[in-house]
Amino acid sequence: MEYLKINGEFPRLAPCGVTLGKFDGIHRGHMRLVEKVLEYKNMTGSKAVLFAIDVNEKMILSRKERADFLEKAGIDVLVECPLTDSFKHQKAENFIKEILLGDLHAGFVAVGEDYRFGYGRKGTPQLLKSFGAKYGFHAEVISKEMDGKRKVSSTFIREELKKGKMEKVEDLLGRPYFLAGEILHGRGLGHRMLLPTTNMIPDPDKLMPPNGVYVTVSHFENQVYGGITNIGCKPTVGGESFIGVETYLFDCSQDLYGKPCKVEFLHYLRPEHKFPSLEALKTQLLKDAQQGKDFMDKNQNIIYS
Ligand SMILES: Cc1cc2nc3c(=O)[nH]c(=O)nc-3n(C[C@H](O)[C@H](O)[C@H](O)COP(=O)(O)O)c2cc1C
Ligand SMILES: Nc1ncnc2c1ncn2[C@@H]1O[C@H](COP(=O)(O)OP(=O)(O)OP(=O)(O)O)[C@@H](O)[C@H]1O
Repeated sequence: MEYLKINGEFPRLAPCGVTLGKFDGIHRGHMRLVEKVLEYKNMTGSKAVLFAIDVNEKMILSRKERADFLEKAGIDVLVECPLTDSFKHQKAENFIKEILLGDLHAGFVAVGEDYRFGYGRKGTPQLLKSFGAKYGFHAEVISKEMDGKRKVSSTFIREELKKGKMEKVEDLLGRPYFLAGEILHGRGLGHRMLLPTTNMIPDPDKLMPPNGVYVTVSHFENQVYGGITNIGCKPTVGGESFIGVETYLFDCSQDLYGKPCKVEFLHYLRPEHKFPSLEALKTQLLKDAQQGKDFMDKNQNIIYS
């Protein structure tokens, strides 16, 4: 996949299918659009392009996670466009003529039915359709993926993520919320005094659920382990200056340092506490582990899919 971060100039692409929006998290609704550009790619052989306008805040999938995810989904070109003043002030008509047609050479454009773009949010799916009829591209307008009466949206997912409602987040995303990265060295205290754990540090642009303990599934290249994960700064042992992600993997005795890992967060168990002693923390960790295993036993069908 080509990963293009816009810095003034837009790329000159060969004729392609494009979908437009902020695409924070790539949720169930976004996937409808991704599927449309992939269908167009299969029909015509032209590239599938996702044009993502920056959200300027932490994201449900970090930029790196999103790029990896879209590459696996079959997207050929990811364009990341910063929300600069000149971009914000560009008229919708000019965006279509100069960028969509002039630079990207779009033969197909997919957007949601209430999508708005350009200065004053004057650009509508209808405007895309009328320009399409005039300039010879097809505008596909997708009805909104709903959750009951509410539209699935990144805003909705952020609200639920903030509350630690991981089952709801999973339902809206269409897959569990996850964190991807590499296993790093911790201070080694867990291994010696508590339980052996794997440590990760979230990308700086990653939006995290509340600090606390979660039931998780960790995916490595060839193995999958259930476990419990703490998000936080370890206040019982003096605290860290950063938020870390630390997992006790059930039934694992392997050395995993340096390995790429994806941790899926399935269920929130409790907040992170400052315990009076390491023994008190260990007693709690053993309880958490039992709760985690009970959760896995009850939900076997969803765990390793
Ligand atoms: C499932 C789990 C829950 C944890 N809960 C807490 C907690 O509530 N409070 C806390 O201070 N540390 C908590 N920790 C972090 C421990 O303090 C940490 O494992 C220990 O300090 C070892 O860290 P190290 O690997 O960096 O040496 C938790 C760790 C895990 C794996
Ligand atoms: N529920 C949905 N069903 C179908 N298409 C959607 C849905 N939500 C967003 N889209 C479309 O996906 C593209 C990207 O959406 P975008 O990320 O800009 O909005 P959003 O998901 O509603 O996020 P936010 O809540 O931050 O506005 C747009 O074309 C948008 O219309």
